[in-house]
Amino acid sequence: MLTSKLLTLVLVVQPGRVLLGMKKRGFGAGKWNGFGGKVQAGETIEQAAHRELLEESGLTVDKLDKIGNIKFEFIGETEILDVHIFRADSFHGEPTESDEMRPQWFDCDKIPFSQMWADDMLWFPLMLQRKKFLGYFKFQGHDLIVEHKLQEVNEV
Ligand SMILES: Cc1cc(-c2ccco2)c2oc(N)nc2c1
Repeated sequence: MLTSKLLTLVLVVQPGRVLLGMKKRGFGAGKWNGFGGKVQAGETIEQAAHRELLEESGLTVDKLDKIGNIKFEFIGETEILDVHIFRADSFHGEPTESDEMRPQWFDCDKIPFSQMWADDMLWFPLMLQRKKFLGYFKFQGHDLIVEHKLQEVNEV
């Protein structure tokens, strides 16, 4: 029986650039990614997204737009990761390194996909065009996608 774990992911996007963090330890260490993590008991998914963004980047945002939902499965593991993806176009504060993440701005035409999760190169273009999407990715290990579905939607 497959159980699912709720996770959040926030991409801060400004004209021509996106803020990513280098994950320094734990799950996904060594990869650039948006900011996020687990949803705790007693908080909504959006509250968790705000909390993790602040903890990992030092930023607060007035508004998070729901832009996508991707479910990830790993061959041989029973837990599905149910990742709720948000975009913020403005923020308060200065990107600040945390124990978990080292933030850095990247030009939208120089996203370091080779140092990111393999699914990102498939849905980042949708995110940058402000499209919304639903996806499913099956990984073998942390680097190989063996199966995936990705569809644009009007509502996440
Ligand atoms: C399997 C997987 C997990 C995550 C994740 C962890 C926490 C939030 O998201 C990803 O993020 C991205 N971009 N690809 C991802 C693949």
